[in-house]
Parts: sequence; structure tokens; C-alpha cells
Amino acid sequence: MEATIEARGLRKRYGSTLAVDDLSFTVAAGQVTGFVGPNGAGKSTTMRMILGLDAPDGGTALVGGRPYHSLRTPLRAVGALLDAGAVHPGRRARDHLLWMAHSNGLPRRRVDEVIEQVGMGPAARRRAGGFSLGMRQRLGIAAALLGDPPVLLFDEPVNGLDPEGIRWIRGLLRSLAAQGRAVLVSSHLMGELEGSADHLVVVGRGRLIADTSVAALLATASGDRVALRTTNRAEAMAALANAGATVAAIDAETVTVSGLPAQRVVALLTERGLPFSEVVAHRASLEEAYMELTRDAAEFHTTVGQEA
Ligand SMILES: Nc1ncnc2c1ncn2[C@@H]1O[C@H](COP(=O)(O)OP(=O)(O)OP(=O)(O)O)[C@@H](O)[C@H]1O
Repeated sequence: MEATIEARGLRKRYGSTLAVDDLSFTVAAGQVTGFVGPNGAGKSTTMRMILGLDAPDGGTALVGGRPYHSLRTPLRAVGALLDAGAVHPGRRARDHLLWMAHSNGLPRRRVDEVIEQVGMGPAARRRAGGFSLGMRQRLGIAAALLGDPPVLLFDEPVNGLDPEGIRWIRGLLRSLAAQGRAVLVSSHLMGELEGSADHLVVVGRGRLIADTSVAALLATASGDRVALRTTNRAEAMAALANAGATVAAIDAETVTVSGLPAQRVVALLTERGLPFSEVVAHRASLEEAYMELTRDAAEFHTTVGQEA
């Protein structure tokens, strides 16, 4: 089976709320795709439609080219972590996994393999009711991995976890993608995806805001902005402005330059014999890039909020 998820024109309405509005995107194999948007943007609803838990009012969602309901052994096609609290509290973790494996025709040995893979250890023999959030999360992930599926969905997997748990999940996501799987992971905080996502699908109010590689988004947000330190600020600013750059003085010796790459700034200053001690290309963080991307939407929300 292909390791892909395809959403085409998905739409879902709950009463007067249009939770998902004409949403199309593809999740490719071998990548971690971050699914980002503020609370209520429609991420969970979209994931539920991909997993056949909610019927779309319009559009289609395909896993490996097929609708979820047509998959004969769903756990072998797609694994998901949606709600980590969903296991019966009286049930032992390992028994829960054994039951899942049995009902999907999976060998018992997979249960011990995934218990090992998620590092549950002896806790697997305890009842799920006494589990910490981190352990519940590991159990949910073990269940998602049980059928060794090529497609994986994780809804807010790091929510509420401690730094060690967050680091573990990031490493796991990277290794699942490195094995060629398609991995979709949602978050309402862009910063959580820094260092783990290759691609981003950004949503707001149920609609697609951006579908971009992380590298392209960072390159756009970083722009050609360069910070320059020079002891001859006035002449440096004049020379760079003449070359078409937009320049702004920050302090007596620091200038920001937009519209020229760092190499051009260095070449120009060198040609004119102007002194400089530092030329640094600005690199935006994922959080900055996200703020820039969603600024218009945020302004709109603020205006609406003030009117209300
Ligand atoms: N079962 C439901 N009944 C009514 N409204 C719903 C239902 N599920 C979701 N909604 C509404 O649909 C919108 C999208 O919700 P959804 O949970 O998909 O967003 P989300 O992006 O996953 O948010 P969060 O980050 O808070 O989980 C919200 O306005 C939510 O209140």
C-alpha cells in the first residue's frame, strides 16, 4: 500500500460551525507533516474524517489511495493516536494491546515488540487507570504502531508532556518518517514542530492557510535581511541604499539591511573599502514564520473580537 494521505475538498459542518471548509492537502511518504492551526481550527475533525470516525459533508479522504471504510485490516494500513485517555481504566495495558491485535488478526509477538518500542517496560502489565499522561501516551502510540502501518496520525501527541517525553516523541516521529512512512502530526503550537516536521499544512477556521515545506517557509520568512556592524555607519548605509537595499540604523554601529543577500553586502562594503566587523543573515524561527503567515488572520480575529 502507498504511504500517503490525501484530503480533497473536505468539508464538515456542526450546526452553525463550519469546522472544515474545502480542505485539500497531501501527506507524503518519508516525511513528518505538521498539521498546525489554533484551537478550533478543524485539525481533530479532519483527522477523524481521515479515520472514518466522522463522515464528511463534502469531499473525500483517502489513506493509501483508498477510503478508510474500504480497508480490510485498518490497523495494518493506518495507525492513530487521537485520544490517549480512551483505554478502559480497569484494563491492563498489555491485555488491551493483545485484544486489539487479536481483533485485527495481528500476531501476538507484535504486542511485545511495540511495548518494547515505546519503552513501556513493566508498566505494560499494570492497569491503564493508574497511568501518568506520559504512560497513557506511550500506550496510545504502541496501539498505533501495532499493525506496522505505513501511515500514522498523531493528534497533539506532545500536549502536556514533560521535556523528556517531548524529546522522545520527536525522535520517534523522525524515525517513523525515516522508515518511509507518511506521518501527520497536529499541534496548535508551531514551536512544538521545530526540528521534527519537514512539511507543514497550516489551517485556520477550517480553511487551508499554507501547504509548504518547512525549508521554503523559513527561507521566505527569513527574507534577505542582514544585520551589519560597522564603525562607518553613515557611509555604509549610503552605499547599501544606493545599491537598492532598504537600510535602518539600530544603534551607533548596527544597521539592518533588507533586499540584498549577505554575500552582496560583504562584496559591496569590501569594494568601497568600508569597515565591518559582523555581517549576519537573519534566520527566522518557525514560530516567527508562523506569526508572519497568520498575521492577517490574527488581525481579522482581533477586529472581530473587539466588535463583539
Ligand atoms: N462533535 C462536535 N460537535 C459540535 N461542534 C464540534 C464538534 N467537534 C468539533 N466541533 C467544532 O468544530 C470546530 C473545529 O474543532 P476541532 O476540534 O476539529 O479543532 P482543532 O483544530 O482540532 O482544535 P484543538 O486544537 O482545540 O483540538 C470547533 O469550532 C469545534 O468547536
